[in-house]
Amino acid sequence: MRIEEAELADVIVLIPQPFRDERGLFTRTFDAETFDDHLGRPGTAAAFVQDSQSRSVRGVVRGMHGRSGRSEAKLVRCANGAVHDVLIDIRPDSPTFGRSQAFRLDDEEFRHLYVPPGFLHGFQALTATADVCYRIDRPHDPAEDIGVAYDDADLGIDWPLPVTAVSARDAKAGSWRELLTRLH
Ligand SMILES: Cc1cn([C@H]2C[C@H](O)[C@@H](COP(=O)(O)OP(=O)(O)O[C@H]3O[C@@H](C)C(=O)[C@@H](O)[C@H]3O)O2)c(=O)[nH]c1=O
Repeated sequence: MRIEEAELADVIVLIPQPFRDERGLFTRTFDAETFDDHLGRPGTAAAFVQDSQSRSVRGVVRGMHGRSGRSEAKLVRCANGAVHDVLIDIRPDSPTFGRSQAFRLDDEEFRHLYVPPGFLHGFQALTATADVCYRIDRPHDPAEDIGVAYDDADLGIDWPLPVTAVSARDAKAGSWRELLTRLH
């Protein structure tokens, strides 16, 4: 498993090496020792306490979601299909504050993102169905959900496909400007 630094500070991309043969493939999707060694923080991998999976149909957008308080660290990968995944750094002290970066996550390369606390995250499903798997380092608490509209004009996220569906929560999410007033 290789590890690359993303453009956004502290985000890393874990890149596995799938083994393919006539049966299909085998891939390690995560290696705690490699991950902890890269971060230089033993025990970080062991902190992931909840694993979740969502399935989305083509064109669906989920996002942009974050978490208030201590926020949460997240590992994100696409186990089936492909998604256009977007991160926004909302840490006021970060050198990449306010910047976004997009990644293709799919079931060919199995790129796996490590997203530290303090980011907004969202994605669009690019295939008939796309399964996204998450691991988070704190139990989910809906009271700490924060969000920004996926189509916020100031963010200007370039979703590759027409948006076919979003959740009721995402449809009424606030603006990036509104969130900025709460971050400073
Ligand atoms: C996110 C989450 C939701 N749920 C529940 C709440 C709700 O009843 C149902 C569906 O939740 P949502 O509509 O919020 O799911 P969704 O819109 O897919 O939310 C996810 O979006 C992506 C972009 C992320 O980054 C994730 O962290 C998460 O916020 O699942 C959990 O039990 N645990 C969780 O960790």
